[in-house]
Amino acid sequence: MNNDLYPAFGVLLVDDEPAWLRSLSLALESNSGITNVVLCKDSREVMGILERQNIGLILLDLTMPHLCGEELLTLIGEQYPDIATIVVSGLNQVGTIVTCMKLGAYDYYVKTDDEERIVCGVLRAIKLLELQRDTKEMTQRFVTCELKHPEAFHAICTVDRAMQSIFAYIEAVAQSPLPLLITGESGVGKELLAKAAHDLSGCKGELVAVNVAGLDDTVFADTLFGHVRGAFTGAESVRRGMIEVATNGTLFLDEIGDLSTASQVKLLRLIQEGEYFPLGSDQPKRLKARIIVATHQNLETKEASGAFRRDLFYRLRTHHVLIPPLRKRIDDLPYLLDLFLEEAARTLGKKKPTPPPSLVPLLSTYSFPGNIRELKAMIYDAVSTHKGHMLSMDSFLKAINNSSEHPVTMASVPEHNPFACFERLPTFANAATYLLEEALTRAKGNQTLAARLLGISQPSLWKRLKLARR
Ligand SMILES: Nc1ncnc2c1ncn2[C@@H]1O[C@H](COP(=O)(O)OP(=O)(O)OP(=O)(O)O)[C@@H](O)[C@H]1O
Repeated sequence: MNNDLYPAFGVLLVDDEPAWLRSLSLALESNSGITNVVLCKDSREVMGILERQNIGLILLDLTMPHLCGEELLTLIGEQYPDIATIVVSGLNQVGTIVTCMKLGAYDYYVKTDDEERIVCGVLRAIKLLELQRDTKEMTQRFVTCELKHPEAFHAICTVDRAMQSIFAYIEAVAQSPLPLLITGESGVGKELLAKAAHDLSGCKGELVAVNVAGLDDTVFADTLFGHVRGAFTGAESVRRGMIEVATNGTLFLDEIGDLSTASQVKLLRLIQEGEYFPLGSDQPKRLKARIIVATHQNLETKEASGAFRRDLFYRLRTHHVLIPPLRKRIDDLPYLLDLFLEEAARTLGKKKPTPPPSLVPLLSTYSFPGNIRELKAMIYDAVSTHKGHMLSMDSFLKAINNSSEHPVTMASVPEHNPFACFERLPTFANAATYLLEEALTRAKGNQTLAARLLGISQPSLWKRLKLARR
């Protein structure tokens, strides 16, 4: 996002009357903050401008010397089909309007129309073009899954394919002015991803993070909007709100699922109108920061139960990524284990220990409710108490056993009865044998782990194995 100019592409105004060009560009800027405007009073220069500059939208007069508007419409339609053209003409004849629409005009306004109507039409076209550009870019990235700036994601270590597609998506939407919603369980890396999106946005300002969980509505408003002196008892000096601190940068609102209903209304108004009032002030200020929000909660469920406003939910999820939990990123577990062992050893000034072969199978039986944060903490704990060459399993076993979570394999657990599709069901004995074999394969022959996977004790597993082998 180019923060000095809006929108990211140029809006070209073509008219042979300089006074009209000036007044329209002023109206666009003062009423809607449209500042990326290029003026052209000689229609012969239009095609050259389109070749040299990144123009997305044209406001075109029809009656001009040299090349008339209709001739230009034809040329633009042939050579720049992605550029939208709105005709703004003094002519108000149905025949002319129909011809222009047939030539590919996106919209038509008469110069005597209310200025605000024209500005609103321009703003609508800009929003549509922004969405089209986002979608086009996203599709292209998804097809190739290639990253232009892999360095932006250096802090997020992963070899998982789903994570690579998320990176491609973030690259595609990083410069969009619309909000970005990041969801996923605790510790999956939502804040890291928000940082990457900010780095990629090209915003010169700061990334300002605010955890909104537990903020009552007044504190929320004061934190975000700031206040003027004397706004309330104790407000002895001016306080800059976080929105202002984040000017030309990114405002990252974490734990958005915990936002009170009253604060949801305030956030919606801020996003919709792009304006806010510091407490105690009647002078509006403009929002000049990109908004990224994150939550570990399921906003869809909260919206369905009425705990989260539907209108705000739809606004926030214009761009949305769901980061998968560690247990669903099968290949990331051994990869992150190795990385964190190295990092922990370096930080603690020790030699990198060798993990026992059964460590990955053991960790794969665990659901990691705290995700990567939890894995990292486990590894640091194990390395800090480690002596000798081979890493001990003890601290891992203790952490897993102390957790109230049930063992879950890294492979996803089916949501429906896996036998439902069987025409003929296996006998109990056969099903038990298959289950034992599968558990032993997944546990790489380790019976303690296989018993854990099946939720039975080791002696019980041993008894069943004997029975099955008879
Ligand atoms: N892929 C990863 N590679 C390296 N470190 C990671 C990765 N994902 C998360 N981490 C680390 O895990 C910890 C948690 O990350 P982060 O704060 O971004 O998660 P979160 O999803 O925002 O968590 P919460 O919902 O609890 O706020 C941090 O220490 C972060 O550095």
